Amino acid sequence: MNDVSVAILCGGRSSRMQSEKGLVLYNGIPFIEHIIAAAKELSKDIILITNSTDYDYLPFEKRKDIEIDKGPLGGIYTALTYAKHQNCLILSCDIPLIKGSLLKLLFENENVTATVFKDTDRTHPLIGCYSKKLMTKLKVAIEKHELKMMRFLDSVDAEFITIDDHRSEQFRNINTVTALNELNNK
Ligand SMILES: Nc1nc2c(ncn2[C@@H]2O[C@H](COP(=O)(O)OP(=O)(O)OP(=O)(O)O)[C@@H](O)[C@H]2O)c(=O)[nH]1
Ligand SMILES: [Mg+2]
Repeated sequence: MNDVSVAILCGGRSSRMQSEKGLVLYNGIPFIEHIIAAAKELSKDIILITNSTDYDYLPFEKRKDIEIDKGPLGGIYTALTYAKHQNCLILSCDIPLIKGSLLKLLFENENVTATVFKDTDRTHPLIGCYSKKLMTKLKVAIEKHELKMMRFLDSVDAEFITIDDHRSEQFRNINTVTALNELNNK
């Protein structure tokens, strides 16, 4: 596996959670720290894409969105701009169950421009490896305000890796207080 960067997207509005999503607790530890633990298994180049000072306590590089209010697609553009390596693993900040061992599967085929996970229900564009080769297309999408990730992936030569139901529990995406309570009380 070649060296990769990892960027964790910590922007957006957290309107459904109503508090900074990356900092809510799972097992008493902020989501972001669970995700960093998984990221550390893959890379030393870890960047948080955030417009907030709430993550300042963490000893990792932080970058603000270059194009503001452009959603995750805009966050990926910023991530690829600052990533030290050609390929960058993009992770959302609301997937506290994710593990490094599963993420390594995204890097088995090194020459693709985008590789993202799927499970039997849906695709997970924010758990994927993206190449700097996509920067021009991302910039064009931002300029046209075409911000839907699925549409973007359809327009590039993306590869999809399907994960079985047992392991896809790691993709569990926590957007609301109800989902957070279910996660912590199980
Ligand atoms: N850097 C960056 N990340 C973003 C942006 N919008 C969303 N994200 C991240 O993308 C991931 C998925 O975000 P969503 O759950 O779809 O949206 P959200 O805006 O955080 O939350 P809602 O307001 O509840 O939809 C999370 O990791 C967010 O932090 C953005 O404009 N910039
Ligand atoms: Mg979400």
